[in-house]
Amino acid sequence: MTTALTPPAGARPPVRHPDAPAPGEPLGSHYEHCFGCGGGQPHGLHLEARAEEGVAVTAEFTVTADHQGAPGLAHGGVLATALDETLGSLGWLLRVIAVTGRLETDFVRPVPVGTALHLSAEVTAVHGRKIYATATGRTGGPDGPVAVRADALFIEVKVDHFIDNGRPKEIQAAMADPDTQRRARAFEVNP
Ligand SMILES: CCCCCCCCCC(=O)SCCNC(=O)CCNC(=O)[C@H](O)C(C)(C)COP(=O)(O)OP(=O)(O)OC[C@H]1O[C@@H](n2cnc3c(N)ncnc32)[C@H](O)[C@@H]1OP(=O)(O)O
Repeated sequence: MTTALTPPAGARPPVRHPDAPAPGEPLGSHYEHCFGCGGGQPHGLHLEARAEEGVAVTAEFTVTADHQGAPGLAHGGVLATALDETLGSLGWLLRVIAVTGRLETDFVRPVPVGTALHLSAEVTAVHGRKIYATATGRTGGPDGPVAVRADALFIEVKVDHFIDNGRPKEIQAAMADPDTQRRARAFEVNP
């Protein structure tokens, strides 16, 4: 792990938000057009995450023929996306808006098409705006062999990060969503 991913002295353990979803509760998609979890992405990962105890989540996604790099094997970038998406969903348990600053990935075993990848992620420490987290993806079941793992640094941002940088068309559509929960979660804003 690089120095940038090692929590500094003074970092604190993460605090689960009192209104975080109960352990076992599905998190649902935060945005219909998210490549990681959205239902409106035909070739997306359709990753499904749920809350766990503490500041942790578990998730699954099944590698399809649309996710290949080498013949019959998952593309490494797709696997990194699955890790990133799982890690990103931790923000909903902290109720902070955060984006990936750094993602360091180990590809341990090839992952064939048709494999269900079982992911787990947890926040390990928080220091100011910096959120340190780690994730693992296993095959064959939640206790199966590790295929991929990642350490990450997420940086807390204001909602302006998306308003200022996103394309107006999609921003306006997300903000016009009559479902207040989904509208908040499109940007992971505390509702
Ligand atoms: C929330 C919505 C839904 C999310 C869920 C699903 C998606 C999954 C997550 C994603 O994929 S998010 C999309 C991919 N990420 C991005 O597009 C982020 C692009 N980068 C940025 O916008 C900025 O670089 C960033 C907001 C991350 C930081 O810029 P800032 O100007 O706000 O902060 P600054 O550069 O001052 O850095 C703050 C601290 O973080 C540190 N830092 C920032 N980027 C770093 C980095 N890459 N590596 C190591 N440290 C980093 C930086 O050194 C500093 O440390 P100190 O406070 O100790 O001085």
